Amino acid sequence: MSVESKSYLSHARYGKDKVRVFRIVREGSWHHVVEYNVTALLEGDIDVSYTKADNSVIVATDSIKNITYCISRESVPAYPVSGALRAAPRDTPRVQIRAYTQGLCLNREAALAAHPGGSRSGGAEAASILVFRDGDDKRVTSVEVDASAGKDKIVAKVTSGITDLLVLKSSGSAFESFVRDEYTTLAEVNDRIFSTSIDLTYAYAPFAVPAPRDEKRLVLDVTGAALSSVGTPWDGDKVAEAARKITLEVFAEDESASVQATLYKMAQQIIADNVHVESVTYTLPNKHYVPVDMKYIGVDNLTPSKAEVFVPIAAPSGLISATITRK
Ligand SMILES: O=c1[nH]c(=O)c2[nH]c(=O)[nH]c2[nH]1
Repeated sequence: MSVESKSYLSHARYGKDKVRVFRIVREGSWHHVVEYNVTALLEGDIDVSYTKADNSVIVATDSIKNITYCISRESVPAYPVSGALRAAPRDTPRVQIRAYTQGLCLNREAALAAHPGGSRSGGAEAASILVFRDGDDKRVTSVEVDASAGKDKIVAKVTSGITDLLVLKSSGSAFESFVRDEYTTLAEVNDRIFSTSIDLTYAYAPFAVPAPRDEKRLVLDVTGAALSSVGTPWDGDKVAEAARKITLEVFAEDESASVQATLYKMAQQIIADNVHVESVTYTLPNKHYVPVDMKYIGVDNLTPSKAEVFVPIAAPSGLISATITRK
């Protein structure tokens, strides 16, 4: 018996996976944004591409990706399902699109409602539209206790901070006047998307820890709050709240000239407002969003004010870091 007679193609499906799309719809100063991660798979009369090496029935996965961008530009941003349904009647009988938002993208009103004490952008007409992903950021604290000089001279060094605070703003960010040489291909922009996953640490001035009553039980809880109860002059919870609030407010409100410049302003404010903080370190990946060239459907998506569909670039990303220390 021949090889062919022993088996048959019982099911086939192909397409593009992990098509990441960022979409923005501007209504004046109001920006609706959403980020999708799309799987777009086709089924239908495609058997011969497998069984007879006949490519005439194949819509290239590259084209499927381009169609996905088009659908995202046409559909209501908040409802990826409507995009999937719109795609269905295209050329192939069955299309499966799984789209989900990459994290929880909130518009500014929703963000403020969820975090009333969080960011404030100065009213409905403010230029900055801040989005942050709810609930993913974590507070971190590291404690170094040095008891080598004896139990009466115990010194603690405490560093606290925030990691994974994912933020994005869709206006109020430019990047211009940087070095141009033979290696420069990046265009200057006076309006861009600025997104980063904030990693912040701040160090307190070292302080003396009261000698423990029971020497075997010198336990410092790794939350800043508990530390304040072992005789420190500061309240770790209050500083943590202030640091987060300053970070979000400066990020939202700064007319950013660069990630570097915004970082510096955030750090300066934390030091100015928190007397026990000695130094502040931010590490900010610059998560790039590149406008899709949509000339293939006659749409100008490259002029900054008209760009609605962007590809979020996972890697490489910029990585901007600095420590700002009290004088
Ligand atoms: O804010 C920025 N800082 C940079 O150093 C940089 N480099 C780059 O390519 N884009 C940006 N953006």
